[in-house]
Amino acid sequence: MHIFDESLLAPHIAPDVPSNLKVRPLRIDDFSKGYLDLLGQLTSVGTIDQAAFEKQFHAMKSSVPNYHIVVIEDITNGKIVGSATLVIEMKFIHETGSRGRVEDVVVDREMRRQKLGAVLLKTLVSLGKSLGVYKLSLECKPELLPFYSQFGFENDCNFMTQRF
Ligand SMILES: CC(=O)SCCNC(=O)CCNC(=O)[C@H](O)C(C)(C)COP(=O)(O)OP(=O)(O)OC[C@H]1O[C@@H](n2cnc3c(N)ncnc32)[C@H](O)[C@@H]1OP(=O)(O)O
Repeated sequence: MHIFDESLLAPHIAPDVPSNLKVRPLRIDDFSKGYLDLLGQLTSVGTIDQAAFEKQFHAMKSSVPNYHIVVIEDITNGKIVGSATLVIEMKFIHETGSRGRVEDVVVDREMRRQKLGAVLLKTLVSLGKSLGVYKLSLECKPELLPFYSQFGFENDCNFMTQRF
């Protein structure tokens, strides 16, 4: 079971993917393929058992806005080695438009600098455009501005947070 329709993603997958890798939506069995370990390379994940993962998966799958979680699986060992999420946020502004937010971009540290991050970003930007968002945005550390600027993002506003 995929978190969103695989056929929606297919036309947007960047063409330069090595043959040992598969780009696809997150699947419910990715719990056992190291998906949470990969997210742990991005930030704190905490302790999530399979039941909690599956409950959240179903909630995200059935919710609007939609969670377009795209992963890269290394099919030689069944490990998830990359992931990025496009969240679609519905608005009244911009004539009931939708805004896309790119979240949780991470590539396994053993696989970095092999253009997998680029595959994820190109794929999400193309998918976002096709879904008709009026804007795509993301939040990142200053050192990643050069990375994201390659895919059309510009540094155009301040970012404020409040943590709990
Ligand atoms: C919105 C968010 O989620 S922000 C959080 C971003 N994620 C993280 O910080 C988690 C830890 N980091 C990572 O997972 C990875 O380093 C990523 C996702 C940032 C980049 O993934 P990679 O697969 O290594 O990037 P990729 O190989 O596609 O890089 C393409 C080009 O981007 C640039 N680039 C990649 N990483 C960086 C970086 N850390 N700083 C500056 N430029 C970079 C380089 O020009 C690179 O080409 P080169 O290797 O030929 O010089």
